[in-house]
Amino acid sequence: MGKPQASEVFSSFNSRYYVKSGALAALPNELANLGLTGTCWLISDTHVGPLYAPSVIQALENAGFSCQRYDIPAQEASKSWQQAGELYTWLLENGVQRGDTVLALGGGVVGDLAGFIAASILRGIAVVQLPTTILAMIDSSIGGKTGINHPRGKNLIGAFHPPRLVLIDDAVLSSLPRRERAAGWAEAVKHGVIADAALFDDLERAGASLNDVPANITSELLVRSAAVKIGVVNRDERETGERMLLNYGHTLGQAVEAATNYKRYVHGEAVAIGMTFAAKLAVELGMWTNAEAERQRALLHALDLPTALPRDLDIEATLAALNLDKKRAKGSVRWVLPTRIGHAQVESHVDPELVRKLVHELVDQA
Ligand SMILES: NC(=O)c1ccc[n+]([C@@H]2O[C@H](COP(=O)([O-])OP(=O)(O)OC[C@H]3O[C@@H](n4cnc5c(N)ncnc54)[C@H](O)[C@@H]3O)[C@@H](O)[C@H]2O)c1
Ligand SMILES: O=C(O)C(=O)C[C@@H](O)[C@H](O)[C@H](O)COP(=O)(O)O
Ligand SMILES: [Zn+2]
Repeated sequence: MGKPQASEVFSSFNSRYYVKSGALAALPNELANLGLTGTCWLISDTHVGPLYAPSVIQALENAGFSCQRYDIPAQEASKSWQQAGELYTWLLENGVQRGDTVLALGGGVVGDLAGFIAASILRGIAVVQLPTTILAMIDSSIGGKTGINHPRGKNLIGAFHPPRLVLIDDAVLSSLPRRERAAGWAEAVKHGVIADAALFDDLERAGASLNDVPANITSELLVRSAAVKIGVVNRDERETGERMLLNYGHTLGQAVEAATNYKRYVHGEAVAIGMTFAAKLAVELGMWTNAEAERQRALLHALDLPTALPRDLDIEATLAALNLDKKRAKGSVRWVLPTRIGHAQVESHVDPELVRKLVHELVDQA
């Protein structure tokens, strides 16, 4: 396959992935083509809903669709049982039926929660992902992982529920805050490190300019990054092997998110810290060169992403959260570790005392 173009359409299982500036206007046609003609239940958040839901709903209604809308609070804390319960009640009180469709218009928080609602209401109805962050466009809208957090840890309750369609209108990125742009690129760096050295090189070349709005090269790099994820989930939908690589940086990253109550870092920032840690671990174990690990750190730094742990972090709570990682097997944490830029592997036998020592060393000394 050559370099994917910005408007290329990919297939992932039963999902179509479609990216084009202005693509949201094509939603009614795309739904009709898929036979999704029931009521559209549009779930968005309090930032994105007011900006983009009215025009999406207008276009759907003009095409004869019936549409209802619910905006959840724009925060990671919305991935909760309580918020899920409110959405179930809204859907049931308003007469949701099996032939209906949930439209997830927003970032990964909306996508994960709305996807989980669609996976479980009436034992499952269709979901269409309309991602509005870089992170959601290249990562969370693809591959069907949906879910909510539990007080004990991140994404611990969920289901695989692939979207019927992922429709990406990169024009919406003009309103995305800079911090969220950087956080999204963290997952693209992940894709480069684990599977695509040329993507990593091009991200490195673009550097800090990726955070500018809008960047010319954004669409191409978005599509190339999404292509990495689509390839992996097409080969291993249920995470029995290769898909675990997509968790690079998440073992410590998600533990940091949980230990800081999901308030201090946005997901991509926590992943940046987690990748820096995994790199340090890989170097310490002699699996990766210090020079390549430093290239990764420099790229994350150029993107204004954190690469150290905060001094006031509760390290014991963070280490305890590691023990709920979903990749654990036979009682041990499995780490995704790079061996060269473009390649990583899962490592099961890492000494927890080494992890503890390196976690302490990653604490910000400044
Ligand atoms: N399912 C998966 O495979 C997967 C993959 C990666 C991450 N995730 C999950 O995704 C979540 C993070 O997603 P995220 O980074 O998109 O964060 P997010 O959904 O919290 O969105 C970030 C912020 O940007 C705002 N926003 C979104 N789009 C906007 C736009 N176009 N203009 C203006 N504001 C906009 C949102 O309201 C929010 O305040 C985490 O919960 C993470 O666990 C899931
Ligand atoms: O799709 C995957 O697989 C990933 O691991 C992508 C990650 O970026 C994402 O954060 C995912 O939600 C993590 O999954 P989890 O199973 O570790 O909760
Ligand atoms: Zn992630």
